[in-house]
Amino acid sequence: MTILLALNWKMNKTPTEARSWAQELGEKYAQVEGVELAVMAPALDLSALSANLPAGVAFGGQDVSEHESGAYTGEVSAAMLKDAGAGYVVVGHSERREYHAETDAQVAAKARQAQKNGLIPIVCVGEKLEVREKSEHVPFTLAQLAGSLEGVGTDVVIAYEPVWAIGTGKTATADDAEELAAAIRNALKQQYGEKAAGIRVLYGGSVKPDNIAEICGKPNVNGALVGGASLKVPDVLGMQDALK
Ligand SMILES: O=C(CO)COP(=O)(O)O
Repeated sequence: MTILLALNWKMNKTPTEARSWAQELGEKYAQVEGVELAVMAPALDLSALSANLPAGVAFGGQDVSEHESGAYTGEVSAAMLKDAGAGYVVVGHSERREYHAETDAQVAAKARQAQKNGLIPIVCVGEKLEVREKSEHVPFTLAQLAGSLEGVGTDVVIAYEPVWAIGTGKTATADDAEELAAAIRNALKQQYGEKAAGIRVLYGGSVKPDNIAEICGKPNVNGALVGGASLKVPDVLGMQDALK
């Protein structure tokens, strides 16, 4: 299974900045065998990415409507993302769960809608600090996963992102990441049977060039969902190099 390095820009970069970033990547990029890059960008940046990213680098959205089309002002549909060339879309990021009160049921509906339109959803799960402090992080995360995968098919990526490690500089240890990745893999086996072995489970939370190799070296971790370190091309190339 190839490692997926999914770069979540969050609410950063205008279309002009996205174009410069993609062109800079194009000048310096060489594909690393076994590593796939995907840029998860604001919807307005996708056409700049489509026109300027080097061949072989995928891109996608950071959220998608659970509805097909119609009177949902401000929303972006899966068909729009697909038509713009997206291959992936992040659903259920903790920032959307927290600031937009997204529920597991909505996350699952978004993931189903993405799949229906030929996009691969990257379904995010993970606990807050108070849950970890009570040592309830495994059952909490697995319950969130079950709700977020209701009716969702196997063409999916899971991202375990402990909320306390996002943007804080506090990284879970590689063993923490593996503990949850293994538990998630087990849950996927129960839901999907043998096909679970082919589903990528990513870790996210303060991943950088100097810690990515150890984290992605764990048997059940198949890549990373990266925030801060995705904004500068040299950091992205540094992460890719670390995976060689
Ligand atoms: O939320 C994240 C990626 O989706 C992680 O963000 P950071 O890498 O900035 O901690």
